[in-house]
Order: sequence, then C-alpha cells, then structure tokens
Amino acid sequence: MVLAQLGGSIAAALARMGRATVVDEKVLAECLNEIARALLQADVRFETVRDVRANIKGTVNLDALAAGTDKRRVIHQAVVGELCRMLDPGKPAFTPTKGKPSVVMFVGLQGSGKTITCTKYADYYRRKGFNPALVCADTFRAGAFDQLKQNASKAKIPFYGSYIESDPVKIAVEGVDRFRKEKCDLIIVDTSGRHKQEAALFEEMRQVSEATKPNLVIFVMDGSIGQAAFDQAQAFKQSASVGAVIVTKMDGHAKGGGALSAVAATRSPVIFIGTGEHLPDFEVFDVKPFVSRLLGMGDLSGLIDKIQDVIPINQQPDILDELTKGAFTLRLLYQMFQNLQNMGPLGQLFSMIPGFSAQFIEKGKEKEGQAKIKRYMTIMDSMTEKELDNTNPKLMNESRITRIARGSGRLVKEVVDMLEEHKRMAKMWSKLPLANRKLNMNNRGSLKSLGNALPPNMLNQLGGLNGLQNMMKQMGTQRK
Ligand SMILES: Nc1nc2c(ncn2[C@@H]2O[C@H](COP(=O)(O)OP(=O)(O)OP(=O)(O)O)[C@@H](O)[C@H]2O)c(=O)[nH]1
Repeated sequence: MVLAQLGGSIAAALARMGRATVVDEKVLAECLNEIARALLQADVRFETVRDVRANIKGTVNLDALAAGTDKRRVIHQAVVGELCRMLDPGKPAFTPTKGKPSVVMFVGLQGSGKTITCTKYADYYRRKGFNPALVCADTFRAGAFDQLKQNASKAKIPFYGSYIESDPVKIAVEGVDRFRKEKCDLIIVDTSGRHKQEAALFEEMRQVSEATKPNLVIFVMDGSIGQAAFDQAQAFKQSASVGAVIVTKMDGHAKGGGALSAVAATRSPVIFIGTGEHLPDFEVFDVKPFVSRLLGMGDLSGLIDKIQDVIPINQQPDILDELTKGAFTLRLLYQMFQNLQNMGPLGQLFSMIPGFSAQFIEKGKEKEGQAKIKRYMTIMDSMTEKELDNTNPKLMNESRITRIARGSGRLVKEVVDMLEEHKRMAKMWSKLPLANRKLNMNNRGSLKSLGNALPPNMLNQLGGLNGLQNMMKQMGTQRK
C-alpha cells in the first residue's frame, strides 16, 4: 500500500505501546517519539509533526482520565484522529453527477503525470457508469495528443484533439462543444504543462478556463517532491482557481506523506492518488479510510467500491448466512480466498481488509501475498471435510498436521503458520458482536457512508474478512 512504511512504523509504535504493562507518561512519550520520527521520515513538515504530537498529547491527558479508562484505546483514537486532521483540508471538492454535463480541466507541470491521470480519472468514472470524453488541449508538447489518443483508445474513451491546430483555446472549445452535443456527462480537458511555474502557463490556463468554464480545475502534482508540494499547490491554487488536487507517483515514494500533508495544508482537497503507470493504479483519496488503511485497519468503503467494480452480482456467494450462523471455519476462509483471487490487484484489496498485516499490503509484494493465498488454498485442499468445518481447536493435532503437509507437498511449518493465521482471523471474528455481523444495509449510499462514518477502531472491530463478506452479501441485494 501507499506509504506502507509510514503506516507500518506508526502501527508498530502503537502496538509497542499496547504491549506495555502500564501505560504512563513515559510510555506515551516513547510512542509519540516513534510516531514523530516516522512522520519526519515520510517528509512531513517539522511544524506539522510538532503540532500532531502536541495535539495527541493534549487530547490524551493521562492524568485526567478516569480510573478504569482504556488508556491504550484513548491513545490509539487520538493518533488516528490527529492523522486524519493532518490530512484533511476541511472542505470537499466538486464531484460530477451522472447524466449532468460537467467540464473538468486538468492542469499541472510537465511530467507530473497529467495526461495519464486524465485517462485514469475518465476510466474511473466510466466504470461508475458515466459517459466521459477526453479533450487534448496540450499544444505545447509534441506528442501530447498521440499520448492522450493512445491512452484514451486503450481505455475505450472518446477523445478530441488536433495535430495541426496550435491554439489550445480553440481545440478546448471545439472539443467541449462536440462532446456536449454527444451528451457526454464528463468532459475532461487536458492542458499544456511547462517545466516550471511560469507566467505563460498560467495565462494559457486562464484562457482555456475562461473559454470552457470548467466546473472543476484539477491540479496534478508529482508526489515525489515531498514538502515542496506546499508552494506548488499554493501557486496553482491562486493562479488557476484549482478546486482539487491529484497527487501522482505515490507508489514507492517515501516523500508521499510530505506531499499529502503539504497539499492539505493549502486547504486543497486531494481527491485521488496515482500509484503507478497503469490505468488501475489510481485510488480515491478519502482521509479517514486512507488513515485506516495506512494503519492496517482496513477500508470498508473502498472495498465496497472495488468489489462492485469487479465481481458480477450473480457470482456472489451467499455465505453471510453461514457466517452469521456459525463459526469462522477454514472452509469459509477458503471461499473468501477464492473470491479474492477473482478481484484483481491483491495489494490494493488486502490493504482494505481490516486485520491484514502490512506485508500483504506493501506495493511490490502483491506477488508474495498471492503466492501465500495459493499456498494456503493448496494446504486446505488436502484437508478432510471434517477439518475444514472444524471448530474444535484441539482437532488439529500433530498427526493431522503432518498428514496435511505431506498431502499438499508443503512444510509442516507452513501448515502451522496457516492455522495460526486462521486462528487470528477467527479470533477477530468472534470478538464481533452478533448484531454487527448482520449489518442490514439497503443501499450502496448508506454502506459507503457507514464505512466513512465509522470510527477507525470500530472498523477494526468489524474484524477480519467478515466485513468483506457482509458487503458481498449486500451487493447481491443492491445491484438490481
Ligand atoms: N510510478 C508512477 N508513474 C507515473 C504515475 N503517473 C504518471 N506516471 C509517469 O510519469 C510520466 C509522465 O507522465 P505524463 O502523463 O506524460 O506527464 P504529463 O504531466 O502529462 O506531461 P506533459 O503532458 O508534458 O505535461 C510517465 O512516464 C507516466 O507513466 C504514477 O502514479 N506512478
């Protein structure tokens, strides 16, 4: 996952604090030191880190806590709350409405990833049922139109541009008019970039904007510039009435934390992040779910989106009933893995599932995650029906484990590891109150808002893979 290292360090600091016999000022200070170090390493501004730290300390106030209060929980909540605050500009951006024509203009420096991001954005909304179109008003860079054309064709999105016309305003107006007539509800205008912020760029942006009257101007920024994002975002915001930001190249960049927090400090909402060079490498940026995923606590709303994108309704297994009735058996785990394998980029998915460890999430380690699932499934293939449906912890004795290992061609240690992992998930599952297992949600909107509204620790409580299964079940009733 994006910023897996930062998330991992903060989660580790919290876990260490959680293991302390007594949580006192010293333990809290150590935990905060570790968190501050992790944030600084992710290139978050010193002043921001200082404020985060002071605010957590102010919120927690150990001395004032009533006897019997779960201090670990209070600290955990304060950290999550502060991380959210750090990344939240406090105002939402314009979002297009299906069936109602919107014009969205993209601006940014050359090489920021603007062109591919336009297509990712169009593709994202196409998958949501919109009818998007792309207009290439970048006449500055030779080859810009070809690049957009190539991307757009690949994504099957209509496009407009010209090899000979050199006036970006003319192209933009023609393109927007044409797609308005064709009843496209999301017309995306890609504008020229420049190597640096310069007057000519801002003047061109102003002219295109005046001529096309966009509902939203999106500034695309390279996330690897870290804290420098503040000045850049500020300059674009002032010169081009930027309404939202997309931060690209968040994959594998330690400075991403700096970029995100710096953009937020300009009070510009970050709406998506780019996490690679391909179309699906694009994630909605929503502060609470992002922080939740960052700390390995899952992101239910993102997961719903993903599931709805990839799994046809008639292929949804109806296993919620089994889950609500019975225990979290190995058979259920097997079925969940089976479903997960159909869902595409595993790294992205795992980070949305509460309870999955950071190793599953880290970008570049998806293959290992996938291999692990395959391994687990091979092991389970060698189990008897009784073993798969078993709820008695004593059943899996040495001789059974040895037999399963031999049968699946895996090491005994691997079988034991899998059983341990299953035990961990089953434990999370068992902690969940029965009422929560039967979440009754009637529409996608309420599901999404629930995912967003839940405090992260509650998301955590939803535990393991059961949240996923609840949602799968819901999909069956929502997509009519
Ligand atoms: N790793 C990574 N690379 C990205 C991402 N987004 C874009 N890129 C790459 O960044 C490079 C520049 O992307 P372009 O789309 O050509 O950049 P641009 O901003 O449109 O450039 P101009 O049209 O000249 O303004 C390309 O090699 C992209 O593949 C991302 O999220 N991650």
